[in-house]
Amino acid sequence: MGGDLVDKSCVPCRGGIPPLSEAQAQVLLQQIPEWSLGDGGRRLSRRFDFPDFRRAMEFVCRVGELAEAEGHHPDVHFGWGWAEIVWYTHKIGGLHDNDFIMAAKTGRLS
Ligand SMILES: C[C@H](O)[C@H](O)[C@H]1CNC2=NC(N)=NC(=O)C2=N1
Repeated sequence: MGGDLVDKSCVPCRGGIPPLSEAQAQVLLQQIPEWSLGDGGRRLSRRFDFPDFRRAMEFVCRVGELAEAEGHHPDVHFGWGWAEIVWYTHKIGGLHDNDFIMAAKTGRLS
């Protein structure tokens, strides 16, 4: 996938294709090095820190609005001063280019 991830948009993924291999995911990860692969290359996650609960909550709301706009949705965990965003594509049980696009866009919202 060439070009900047943040300039791309999600393409509809209706399943029926294999997820990215861990090796393919490692290559894409070089474009968003703040993120980590988990679950054998099937999840993309990052923890964000904030000075208080409200700032974390407002970040989560911005991520939620981005998700609705792009039609691709993360798992979100958050508490006082922190939020963890986890991207994967449910329909294929692993990672798709969409998850890397969304991770790059998420990073610009913090
Ligand atoms: C039709 C629409 O693309 C799907 O229902 C979407 C919605 N958001 C989604 N988000 C994520 N993370 N994975 C999916 O498979 C998914 N499916």
